[in-house]
Amino acid sequence: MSMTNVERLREFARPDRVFDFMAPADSPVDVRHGPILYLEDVSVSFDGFKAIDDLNLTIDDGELRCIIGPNGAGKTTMMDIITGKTRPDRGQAWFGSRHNLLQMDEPQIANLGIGRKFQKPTVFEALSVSANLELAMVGDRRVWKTLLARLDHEGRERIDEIMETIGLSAERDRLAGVLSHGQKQWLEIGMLLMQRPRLLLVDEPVAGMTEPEMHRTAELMTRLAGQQSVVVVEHDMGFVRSIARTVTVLDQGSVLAEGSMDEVANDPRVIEVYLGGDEASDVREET
Ligand SMILES: Nc1ncnc2c1ncn2[C@@H]1O[C@H](COP(=O)(O)OP(=O)(O)OP(=O)(O)O)[C@@H](O)[C@H]1O
Repeated sequence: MSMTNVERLREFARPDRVFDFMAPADSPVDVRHGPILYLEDVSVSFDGFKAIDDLNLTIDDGELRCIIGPNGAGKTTMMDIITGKTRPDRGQAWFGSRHNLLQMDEPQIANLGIGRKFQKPTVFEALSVSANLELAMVGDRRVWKTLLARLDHEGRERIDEIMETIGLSAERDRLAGVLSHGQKQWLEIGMLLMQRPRLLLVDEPVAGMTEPEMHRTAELMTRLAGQQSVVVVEHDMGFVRSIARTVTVLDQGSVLAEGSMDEVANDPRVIEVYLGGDEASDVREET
């Protein structure tokens, strides 16, 4: 006999399997006097090679920021530092004014409200869309106790709300494994949203998507900003143009340029290191 979703949750949530990352965060993120993310003079070397070199970056609460830059510019390494996967050799990294990210480990940072979406979708293929979202909610400490007993009204409402946001309401009972690539990406974003992140880091969300999926992803990213801060790393310039307010260009581990899409696309230094190709000239012509 197959397990119901609630039984699956109970199994996942056995008291002898309580993980560290489910421990309550010590205090809320304080953005009253400043940005939600603050990186100052951050550097990290791998075998003598400076992957991140005196990087300074500030993200405001509710902002949607796009990060672009050539291969090897340090975009992934920067996200690794923010999420605690990589420790910088020096510099500062703060989440709000209260939380020093360099004194926290990966689970603590995730629990604090920094969600990361990797390029490839990782959903539970054998579970339905709604069951995937239910499981993701287990990470939310506020509903943790309730879920041990049953999924309460508030939890169901949250799942409905997220399904609406990611455009998968009509797919709620379908197995995640049969969704299109784009739908799987949206589902995984929904799973992150279930944990009520304050900052979402999204790595190349539209890679492999069809044109209509790309448009819907642009709408989704735009809608998410404001509710939470969103940092998108993406190579597709058409997509970046469609969502960007502020674009940060990374090169050789530090910020080469920052500004509106038009400003960075017409910056000679950016054109030289990044926008030299044919795709880039298309972007410039549009400006
Ligand atoms: N763990 C590591 N050990 C050694 N070198 C590394 C490590 N991680 C990253 N690097 C190097 O640091 C540089 C920055 O890499 P990173 O992956 O951050 O760039 P990126 O901007 O994300 O590139 P892409 O657009 O190709 O994903 C690269 O030269 C990479 O080879």
